Amino acid sequence: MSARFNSSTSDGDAILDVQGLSVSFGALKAVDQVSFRAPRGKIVSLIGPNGAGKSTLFNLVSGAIRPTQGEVLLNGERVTALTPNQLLHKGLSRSFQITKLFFDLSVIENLRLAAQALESGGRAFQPLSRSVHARQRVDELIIQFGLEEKVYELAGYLSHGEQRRLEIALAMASRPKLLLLDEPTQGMSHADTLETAGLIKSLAGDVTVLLVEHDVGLVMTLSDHVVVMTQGKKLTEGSPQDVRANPAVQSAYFGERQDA
Ligand SMILES: Nc1ncnc2c1ncn2[C@@H]1O[C@H](COP(=O)(O)OP(=O)(O)OP(=O)(O)O)[C@@H](O)[C@H]1O
Repeated sequence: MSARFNSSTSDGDAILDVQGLSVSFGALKAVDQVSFRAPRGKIVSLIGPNGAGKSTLFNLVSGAIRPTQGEVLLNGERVTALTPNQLLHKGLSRSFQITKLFFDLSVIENLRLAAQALESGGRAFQPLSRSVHARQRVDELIIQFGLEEKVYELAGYLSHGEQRRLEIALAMASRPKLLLLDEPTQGMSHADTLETAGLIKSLAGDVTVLLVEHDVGLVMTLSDHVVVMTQGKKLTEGSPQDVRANPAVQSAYFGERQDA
């Protein structure tokens, strides 16, 4: 595991700087004055009980919804009002809790569309053979994500674990600097979860990963830094060890004291 850091003081190399984000749905403060930073190349996880506001915070960071208060800085640049597509061009990409694959297209066609999404105008829809950069990227992703045997298979026929991994590959197609993963191992077998965890670990370094994940064991193994939310607010943040040992986290998140 990489060196510890204190996100409240290490402002030197934070790729993502979330400052006092808030949003309400009617009377409900779904996200309430939440601040944290994600240092470059690290894996940062958001955890918290159901309804804590993790997905809403994700939606705020990724531009899917607008905050009523607060700012999001990406590489030091204010990006709070940008759309997901504008953020993609600035290096922020996300995968979704609910799959966004084209089930009737093959693996390579799904990858091609993702790799060409950043290309301007009609070029996004031209044959892959005419787009050298996209073709190279698709070839890289097939190898990196171990999809060599599945290239021409329809995405709808892949196993659940393979579909979830393909989703991460699609999110990586644009060579993002910040990758948001929303429950990437949801519904996976234990073996698929371990494989996906290894994959996520291997991505970090080149890319910073912000993860929402319910599997606390996985979070503690994978993360460099953990942000704990409850009832829309940040309860605490720190290294996995510090968070696990925090009595407030144990009672709010785990429900009862656990032996670390
Ligand atoms: N579009 C919406 N309209 C109204 N209320 C919403 C909306 N989205 C989320 N909420 C509410 O905001 C609160 C936070 O929801 P959110 O989905 O962000 O929590 P979460 O921590 O991701 O939960 P889970 O772990 O169950 O996915 C919940 O009370 C939820 O019901």
